Amino acid sequence: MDRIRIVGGQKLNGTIPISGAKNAALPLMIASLLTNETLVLENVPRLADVRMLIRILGNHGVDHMIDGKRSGDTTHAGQTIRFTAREIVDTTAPYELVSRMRASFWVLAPLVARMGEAKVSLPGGCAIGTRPVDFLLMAMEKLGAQIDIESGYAIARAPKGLRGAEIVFPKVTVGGTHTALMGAVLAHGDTLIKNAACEPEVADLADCLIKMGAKIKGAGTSEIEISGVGSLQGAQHAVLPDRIEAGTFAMAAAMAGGDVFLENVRPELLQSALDHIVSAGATVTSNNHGIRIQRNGSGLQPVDVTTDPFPGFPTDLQAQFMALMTRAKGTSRITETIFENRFMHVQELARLGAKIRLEGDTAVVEGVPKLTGAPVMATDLRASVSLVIGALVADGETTVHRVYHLDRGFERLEQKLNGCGAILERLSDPG
Ligand SMILES: CC(=O)N[C@H]1[C@@H](OP(=O)(O)OP(=O)(O)OC[C@H]2O[C@@H](n3ccc(=O)[nH]c3=O)[C@H](O)[C@@H]2O)O[C@H](CO)[C@@H](O)[C@@H]1O
Ligand SMILES: C=C(OP(=O)(O)O)C(=O)O
Repeated sequence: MDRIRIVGGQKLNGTIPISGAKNAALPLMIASLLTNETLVLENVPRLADVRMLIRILGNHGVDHMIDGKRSGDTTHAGQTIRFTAREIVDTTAPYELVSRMRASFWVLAPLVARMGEAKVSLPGGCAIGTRPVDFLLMAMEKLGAQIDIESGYAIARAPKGLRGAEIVFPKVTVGGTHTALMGAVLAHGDTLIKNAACEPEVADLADCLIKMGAKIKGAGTSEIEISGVGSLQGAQHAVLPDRIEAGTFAMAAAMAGGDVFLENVRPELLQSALDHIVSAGATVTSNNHGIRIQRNGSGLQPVDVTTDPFPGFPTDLQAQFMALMTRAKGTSRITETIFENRFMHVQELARLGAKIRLEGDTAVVEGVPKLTGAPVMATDLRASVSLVIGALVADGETTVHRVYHLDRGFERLEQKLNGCGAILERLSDPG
């Protein structure tokens, strides 16, 4: 198992290219199940989750071809991958594959929409709460599927096809909205999704589905209208830039100090996070190519934050912002409203000397004048990178263990930070 050794104390100066978004690439790849023609996706990030989903889709019969890939390929640009689901050979998504990744459960909707049946293991993913799938199953039931849960699998059947319906989500759910969209595009008749997730990754999926021939209005708002069509065709689509990766590096730059340009970022996709970074004392400017984060000399100010669905402050940046606040000159309150157990990083940040106490869904962070390097454990994807942010300013050396969590969602993290003057080194544990 790999670990990362980080020597703290270096400022960050340079340019970091932002990759395609994991959370957009995954549903887009799954959308390839909806057509027997080829879906070409550009700017796909090189991540463990992408490789795992390629295996899951392969099991259903989706062929893939990575453009221009040769042995010894060193290009770091996003990959172009062609997915072709000419024939679905298996409608079961087994436990061994699905249990490792949350998004893999979303194959349920396109499989039922196209094949009239699916059997999908209940999902895994980051351990940040109970993460039920009741809203996703409710959406499929509204679209006319019969759902049974047997031996850890959700079994959905709609032998005569799905039919349009009104789906009202009791709580904003990204995965529920992806599921409803992918079911409704091939359903008979019209669907209205109310209280839909407005996340940019939902709008990106809808944009791609529209290129494939789907009829969708309102994606990116809380009401989405879909008119089902008989079939979808192939299309070409570029995955949108990763706003969470961008926000993470922006917080790393604000923490370490220096001057970093984040290339290929759409600032409007992370405005709330950028506003909080500015309140904390960094300067943020943007142009057509990306955003620049600068902090020189001045200390960090404490800033309260509450996570919310888009356009609010994303839960996927909560841990990173907490790391930043550990060095603020004062006390900040960080409230998590999306997941009930997304504070696993608190005890690990404490190993670096952070002072944080939990009061229900709020972490009270008392800024300290210095952090000190220590061995720490990565517990989930974003928690892991919050430890890296802490380590960037900690005195001495920090070793982050279990970095496979990081590899699920951050492409070339060490290289990108080292390119700006940080000192990170990946080490392989023996055995
Ligand atoms: C691969 C991917 O894109 N993952 C993202 C997605 O996760 P994911 O799609 O799993 O998150 P949801 O938006 O569905 O979850 C939001 C909340 O709704 C609850 N819920 C959800 C579904 C359900 O059937 N029942 C239920 O109670 C969840 O437990 C959570 O409390 O959106 C989250 C919220 O922005 C992000 O943190 C994840 O990074
Ligand atoms: C929680 C996340 O991923 P997943 O939903 O795949 O567990 C994340 O991307 O931060």
